[in-house]
Amino acid sequence: MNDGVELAPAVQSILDSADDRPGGAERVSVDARSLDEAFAAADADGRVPVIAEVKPTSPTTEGERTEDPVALAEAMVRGGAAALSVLTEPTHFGGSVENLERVRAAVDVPVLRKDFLLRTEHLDVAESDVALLIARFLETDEADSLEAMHAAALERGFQPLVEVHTRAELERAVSVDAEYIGVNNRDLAELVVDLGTFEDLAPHAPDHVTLVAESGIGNPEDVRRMRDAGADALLVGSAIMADGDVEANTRELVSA
Ligand SMILES: O=C(O)c1ccccc1NCC(=O)[C@H](O)[C@H](O)COP(=O)(O)O
Repeated sequence: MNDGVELAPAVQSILDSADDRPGGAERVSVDARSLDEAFAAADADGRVPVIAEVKPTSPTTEGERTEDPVALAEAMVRGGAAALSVLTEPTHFGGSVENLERVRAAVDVPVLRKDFLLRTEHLDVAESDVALLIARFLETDEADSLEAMHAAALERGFQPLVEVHTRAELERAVSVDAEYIGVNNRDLAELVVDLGTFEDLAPHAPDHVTLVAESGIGNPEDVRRMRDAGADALLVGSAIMADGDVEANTRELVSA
């Protein structure tokens, strides 16, 4: 959604390179692993449903984790992650489509493609179980509408996760009948994280929506705070990819 607020330079740069990247040559057709079943299985055995993110670096991270993404992903699953998110954005996050394909082939949990998808042909670059659609970026001149992207994702078999940060974006996500909505605690205009964002928006989401709290979740206390505010699941990157053992980092949050 284009609200006229100037984006952080790093985010504008991410969008400019996303705009330049080509789409897929052919339309994909995905046989998706169920996110609902993965979250229910986690809940049933006492794990907090966590989507653990393979995020080698980012504009707000110092340094880069250079281990094999498959080894990192397998460690996250051993640590109890219900699902995974894999960055495919190459320039600012050190991701790749190859990483996504290799990780999805190696694990049996649902995998989210984490990227900045602007047009329907960008959906055709890779298969994944879940596709992230960022509401804020889907109402600009360069991008297709959220409605078109959501419909195109469903037609291809993806489970679309619509990311919102404001009440207006949440209403837009609800208006396209999004079943999965992620509330990003990171403001992409200023790159500031505030867990209060999820707490403010969650009460306005319809009950049938699966709500994912995204970004800035750093420790078990944050996990409990987001769960108390109504998060069905959490998306966590930096805290799991931080120094140390990715399996242990995941287990600590999943067990909160
Ligand atoms: O993470 C960043 O630095 C970032 C910068 C600019 C645009 C997007 C960015 N992150 C995307 C994400 O949504 C996060 O990777 C994801 O929610 C996990 O967040 P965290 O647990 O805080 O790493």
